[in-house]
Amino acid sequence: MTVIGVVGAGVMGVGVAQNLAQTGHDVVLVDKDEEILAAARATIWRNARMSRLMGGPALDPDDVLSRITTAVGAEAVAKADVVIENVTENWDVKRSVYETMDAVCGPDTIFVVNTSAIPITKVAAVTGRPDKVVGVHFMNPVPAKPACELIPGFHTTAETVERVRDLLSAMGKKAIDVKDACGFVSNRVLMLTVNEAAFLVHEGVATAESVDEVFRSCFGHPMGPLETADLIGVDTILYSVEVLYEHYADSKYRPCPLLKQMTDAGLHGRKSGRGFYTYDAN
Ligand SMILES: NC(=O)c1ccc[n+]([C@@H]2O[C@H](COP(=O)([O-])OP(=O)(O)OC[C@H]3O[C@@H](n4cnc5c(N)ncnc54)[C@H](O)[C@@H]3O)[C@@H](O)[C@H]2O)c1
Repeated sequence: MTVIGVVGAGVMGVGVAQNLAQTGHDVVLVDKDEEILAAARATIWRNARMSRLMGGPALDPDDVLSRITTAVGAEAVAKADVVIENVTENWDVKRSVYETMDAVCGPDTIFVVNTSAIPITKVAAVTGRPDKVVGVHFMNPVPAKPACELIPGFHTTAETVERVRDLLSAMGKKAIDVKDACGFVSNRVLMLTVNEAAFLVHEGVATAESVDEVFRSCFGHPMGPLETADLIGVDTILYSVEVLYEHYADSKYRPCPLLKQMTDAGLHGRKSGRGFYTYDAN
């Protein structure tokens, strides 16, 4: 039986773990402390219970949770065959997690990097197994999204790519092949849009509601860029724009000061209850 490690139990880790469990995989879900893991279990149970209402399959939440073991610290994925990493979009945090995983996991364990923008080759270089490191940019909410970007690093072998493509297929995901460039396809475009939308609010050109309404009512988008920012996490948007800015050294990625202020103030979007909009605790 294949065991999948999922490191990071935030917005993405919770979705990845649920998606794996509901498609019959055994999961070890890891984060920094027990409080975060307790919240993650509660979120997975609630989301599984609501699955049918949200357009997904009917799920037994207890059955989904029974396939997920939780543990503190990245060392807990030592026995996993594949690890999907979803920790904070911050280079120092990611690097230290990969150093730990590389030391404790067997030499055949595949590392899947879930990142908004960080190049896969850069992550792979921290490990002694760059041939077994591959990027998957999952979309949020993970169980509801039918596709993701699949990104080999410079040294990733075709065998690694195909094993992960098979795993994604078993999770119900179509993999779209993309080359390893900071931000890949999706976030080279999306992060610029969200950042510029934040500038419009920052400069007083329009309210968040008006910005989003232009995208919904005029362009027919299901969500505006600032609703999307709240769904992704305002902090994660800021970190991703910072990664793009540093990598390309191009001023078009300069982060909007409003994103910095909101991140400092704890206005992280849906996950904190307040971002560009305010949300009920659920
Ligand atoms: N939010 C999105 O819509 C989205 C979409 C695609 C990809 N991503 C990427 O996925 C990754 C995770 O994003 P997220 O939105 O889930 O972030 P998040 O802030 O919601 O969660 C990150 C989690 O990582 C945990 N963490 C930090 N250091 C850790 C460590 N040393 N060991 C174990 N856990 C640790 C944190 O406690 C937190 O629970 C990021 O790289 C992000 O860019 C996010």
